[in-house]
Amino acid sequence: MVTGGNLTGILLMAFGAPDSPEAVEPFLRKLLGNRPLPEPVLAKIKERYNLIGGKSPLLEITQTQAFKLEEKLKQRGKSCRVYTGMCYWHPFIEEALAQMVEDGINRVLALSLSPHYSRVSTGAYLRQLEAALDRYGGSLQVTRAGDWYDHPLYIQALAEKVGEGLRQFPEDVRAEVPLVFSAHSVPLEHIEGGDPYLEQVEKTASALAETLGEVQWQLAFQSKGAGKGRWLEPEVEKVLEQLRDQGKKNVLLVPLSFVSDHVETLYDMDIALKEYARSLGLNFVRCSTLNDSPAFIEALVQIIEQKLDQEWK
Ligand SMILES: CC1=C(CCC(=O)O)c2cc3nc(cc4[nH]c(cc5[nH]c(cc1n2)c(C)c5CCC(=O)O)c(CCC(=O)O)c4C)C(CCC(=O)O)=C3C
Ligand SMILES: [Fe+2]
Repeated sequence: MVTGGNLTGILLMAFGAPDSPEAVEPFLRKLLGNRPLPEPVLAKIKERYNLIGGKSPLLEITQTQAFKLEEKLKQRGKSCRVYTGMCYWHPFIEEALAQMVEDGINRVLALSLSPHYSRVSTGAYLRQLEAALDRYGGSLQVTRAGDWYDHPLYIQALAEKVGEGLRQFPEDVRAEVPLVFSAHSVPLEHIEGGDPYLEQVEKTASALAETLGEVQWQLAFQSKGAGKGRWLEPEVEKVLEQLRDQGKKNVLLVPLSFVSDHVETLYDMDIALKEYARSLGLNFVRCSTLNDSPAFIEALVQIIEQKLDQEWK
């Protein structure tokens, strides 16, 4: 957006993921920092990527979101370029920032695509952004878009996906299908250390339930890591067992904390959790992820417009 000689760029920040089989190991090393990566752990993770085609679709999906967002902003008279920067794999946030400087951008609105703040996601993205700004961001004016885990249009976009998911069940059982809202687990020590992650996930869950109206739902956590210590509970597997014990036949899994498909939806949910649910005799359906759903892109447009209007009138 050009106003008074200013050129504004939007920086979409995401987790990052391997975009080829060769990238799996360096991606994991970047994520783990100085901690060791035992060979069996590496082999297990490589196998998951093999099962979903050797790489993650995260970058492509994020770039499609960026493209559609840019188009929609342009239609609204806000012509700003939208850039994509990742935390743990290319294109890194610091690389995106360097590109923005090269393109003559002088005002940056940085938005995390992880809806719920944790030190492993948004916190780490912002740290990478700060470090890059210190190195070569001299003249850049940077604003954070802030949290949007309870934005009505994001909740609306999720509710649409739940509707689509429910329509995959026969009409006469839909009203009784239990919903399991699933968020990525994180170590409890992060929560105890002050991450608002759980609180924000709970707020998204209750806002979604309120929008949906009469539904049975509960919150659970998936994709617990290999590290030691306790992680958020209950795990999705435990909730599936409880549903089986209650005599339920169906379950709809709703990914709450991911806005794109990647290994944790395509493997952890669609392969591992689906197989587990079926072994319990449950009919398992997963809601699709938001990806480039028009309702989600519209949510991003509004979050950005509100911030632009507030900051840079
Ligand atoms: C909160 C959160 C999000 C949500 C962000 C959002 O809301 O968007 C997220 C997203 C993602 N996590 C991803 C991948 C991985 N995360 C791992 C490990 C971990 N994640 C954690 C947390 C999160 N992770 C944590 C606390 C660990 C342990 C780290 C440690 O020990 O310090 C590991 C290591 C193996 C393992 O531990 O399973 C992998 C391979 C991918 C890429 C998928 C792809 O490639 O398609 C994505 C988008
Ligand atoms: Fe993760």
